[in-house]
Amino acid sequence: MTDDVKQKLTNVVLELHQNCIGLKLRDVTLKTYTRILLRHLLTIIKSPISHPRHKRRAQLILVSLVFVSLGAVSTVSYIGSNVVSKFIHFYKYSWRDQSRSKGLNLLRRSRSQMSLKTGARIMYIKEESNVKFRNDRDGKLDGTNYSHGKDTTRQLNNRDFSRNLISGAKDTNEDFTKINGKNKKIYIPPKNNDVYEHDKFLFKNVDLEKTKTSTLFYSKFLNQINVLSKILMPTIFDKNSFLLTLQIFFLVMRTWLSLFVARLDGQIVRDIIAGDARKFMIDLLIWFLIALPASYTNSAIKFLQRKLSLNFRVKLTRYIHDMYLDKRLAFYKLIFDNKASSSVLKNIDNSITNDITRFCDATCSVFANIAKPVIDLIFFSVYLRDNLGTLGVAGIFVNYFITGYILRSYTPPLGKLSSESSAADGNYYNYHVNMINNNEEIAFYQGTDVERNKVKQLYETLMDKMLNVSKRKFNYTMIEDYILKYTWSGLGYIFASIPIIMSSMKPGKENRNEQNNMKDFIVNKRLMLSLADAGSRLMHSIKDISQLTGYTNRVFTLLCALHRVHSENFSYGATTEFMQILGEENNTTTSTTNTSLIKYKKQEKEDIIAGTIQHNFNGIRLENIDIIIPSVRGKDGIKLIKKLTLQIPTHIDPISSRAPSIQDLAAMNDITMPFLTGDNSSLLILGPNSSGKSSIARVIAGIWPIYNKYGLLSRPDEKSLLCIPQKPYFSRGGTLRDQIIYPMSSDDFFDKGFSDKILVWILTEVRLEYLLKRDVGWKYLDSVADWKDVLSGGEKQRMNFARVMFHKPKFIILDEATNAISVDMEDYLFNMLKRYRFNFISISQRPSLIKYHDLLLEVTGNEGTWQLKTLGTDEAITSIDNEIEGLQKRLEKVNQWKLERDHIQQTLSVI
Ligand SMILES: Nc1ncnc2c1ncn2[C@@H]1O[C@H](COP(=O)(O)OP(=O)(O)OP(=O)(O)O)[C@@H](O)[C@H]1O
Repeated sequence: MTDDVKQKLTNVVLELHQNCIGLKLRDVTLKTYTRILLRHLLTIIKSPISHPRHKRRAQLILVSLVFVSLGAVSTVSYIGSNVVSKFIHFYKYSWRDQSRSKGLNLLRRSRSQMSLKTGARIMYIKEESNVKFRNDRDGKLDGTNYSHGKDTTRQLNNRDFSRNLISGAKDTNEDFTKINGKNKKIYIPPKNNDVYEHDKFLFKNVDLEKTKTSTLFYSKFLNQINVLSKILMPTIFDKNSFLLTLQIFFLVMRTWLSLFVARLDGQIVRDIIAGDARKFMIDLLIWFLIALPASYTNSAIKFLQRKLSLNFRVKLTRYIHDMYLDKRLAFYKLIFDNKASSSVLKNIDNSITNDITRFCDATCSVFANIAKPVIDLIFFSVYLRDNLGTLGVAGIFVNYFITGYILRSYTPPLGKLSSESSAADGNYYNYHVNMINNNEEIAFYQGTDVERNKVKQLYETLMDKMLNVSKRKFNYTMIEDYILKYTWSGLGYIFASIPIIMSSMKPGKENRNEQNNMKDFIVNKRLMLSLADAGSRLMHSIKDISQLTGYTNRVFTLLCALHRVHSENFSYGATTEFMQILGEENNTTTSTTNTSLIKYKKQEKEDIIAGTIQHNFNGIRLENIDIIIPSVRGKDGIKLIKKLTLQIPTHIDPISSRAPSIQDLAAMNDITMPFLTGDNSSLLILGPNSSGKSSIARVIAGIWPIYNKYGLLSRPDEKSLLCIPQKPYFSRGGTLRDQIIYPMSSDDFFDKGFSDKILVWILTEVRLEYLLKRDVGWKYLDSVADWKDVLSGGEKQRMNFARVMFHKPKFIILDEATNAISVDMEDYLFNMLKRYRFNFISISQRPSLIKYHDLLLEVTGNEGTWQLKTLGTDEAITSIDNEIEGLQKRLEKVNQWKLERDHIQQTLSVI
């Protein structure tokens, strides 16, 4: 570069500084340049006597410098941290690759989650689910995504690693290679029960306030949002509060930058018209500089909106999960809630997934859509007031209010419509899920036509609801477009020209500079259009708010129901309110009403659920318990069994009735010894269909309430009681191991030091060992399948016995647990239970099971009566003898019936 060019460039830079911000750089060195520049900029901004143009430019340059340096620092730190972590990773894990190449077995168990002592959980989620799986046996290289696949033969998951480590098996046939298989660590804070108890009051209070019915800005909506905001942002120091503040900061920043751009735009037009090349170049340079923070701000606003929406979703979902899935069994009890028939609860899966997402997205977008124009309106109107005068700005706002009023009166009830559409969506989706779950049954029944009609009907309803939303929006969008796009722009031109017309009318100002007029017009027009845009966005958000009310209401209904059901005093749907209504209805229709009203009012004062439960009892004891179907009628509901009293074992040491802790888990690997010591006892519950046999199990398990005041249930601690339901349950997407050890997780299984050896032994005991022959070694334990469909009816029931053998509870309740099993296998399984000294209650309709039990409870199904007999006593033997006698009498009649049949057939052939 020649000296001449160098000199010219230096001059340009010096002139730029001099003209732009009045900074003389003659004697400044490169070292001191930044310090001097910053000091100069600050001096100009602070000084009241500095030139306004210089002041503006200084502000702009300073903001740009801050943004550029922030961007540079964050980029450098991001790159730096990445490089450092790569180095650490390289040094820390490179030995793995080396050892793998030497053929060492380094497969390690990696857990999917971990519980900390504080109650918090740490979960590991695979960031990249593409896993390469090489099977040397057939020499294939298969890049399959195993994360969600329903692979019945093999799935690469944590269990593969664990099995190899624990059993010590050296698997030389297989080699697993993770491609970018990073695990992301997620920290889930412990559940704070106090928060839920506190929130129950908040939800109850708002739920009871059913006063106003307007759709926009009515107190119910604001109250709901207010309560929900306490979940989304519990404190002002919360991460979400910080994100929200940051978003507001960027919104203000954006408006400020827009103002700057508007003025710059006017200046550039003026420079062009005036033919001032130097000023034009300077303004253009500023234009490009301002573009940097402006684009950064815009994308930051969008990013923050998305991030906030996701954070809200995480908070709400975790809040719901903690209530929905805990020991109080809200997921089961929800069916008894008095609002169980509402679409929100009927399709609770849809509510927890879709409604929460929609609500979070809508909240964040409504906030951005309102905050943006409001900030714009404040800033622009302050600026425009200088240009247009108070009257002009007042005119604009009058215009806004009129428009708002017109649009408001044409707004369709979008909240209600979108809520209906969401419900229809849930119904359609759920029906499909139900069909997939019961595909075999439907196929057997040849029920395709019925199912297709139902699916069609649900789909048409969904389409109708969606179309209805669009139809209702049509007129509104037309009016909205006409007013906001065209009328407002027209008015914008009028308002923008006001100052020019006014100044031209003033005497002595005729020769006002044309360029300045042009500049003012451009600035005013731009601001007016921005103002119109801000106003129209505000008007558009009327529609969004209306939609948000719908989502808020659905989410709020869901949370209210969850709080009701999760409450310790959940009344299983029996509300005092309903009872009152019931009482009043009776009052008008029948003459015996006053008594019922008094009865209900009395019940209102008493606890609806008045029974007592004693925990940690060394047995199962029911005393005077009425088995009542939970319903809105509470204790006046259908009584299946009256004043049931029984106990197993029959003799319990009264001094130490508290149960000892469950057997030492470490001893469980000692598989040659019987598990339990002491007496075993057994009770058989016999009775006709629907007589309430399973309901007894429900009460013992604590999932149905004891309504009557004098009812007392004494039950063992949770771990000592295992209830086997009538319908076998198999967890979805689990391995065979997961099914045997259910309800224990496989992480716990390995943590507690169990090995597959015990499972193999258990499968042999329940005669299911042949399943393991379906794969080499014990690999079948790792296979993932839809076990509900894979296992036969008898296999499923034997799997229940495998669960019993694994958990070794002291007490078992078996509800029709052997009705799909052959007689010889049934005999074997009951003898097995006796051999291992379990205490069990079996529910059945088959008297043939009597021989395996010590006690018999016969439920008659007749007015709730029952009989308890000790088997082996004279009374029981007489009862069995009576039954045998009855059967023999019926058998004697067989020949007579045959003769009658032959006679009828003969008569028919003659006809
Ligand atoms: N969640 C419920 N809501 C309403 N009614 C119920 C509910 N669960 C059970 N019932 C009713 O309670 C009655 C007794 O049911 P339960 O399951 O105890 O009968 P069961 O004696 O075990 O009959 P089965 O031998 O047919 O299994 C039935 O009439 C049933 O319809």
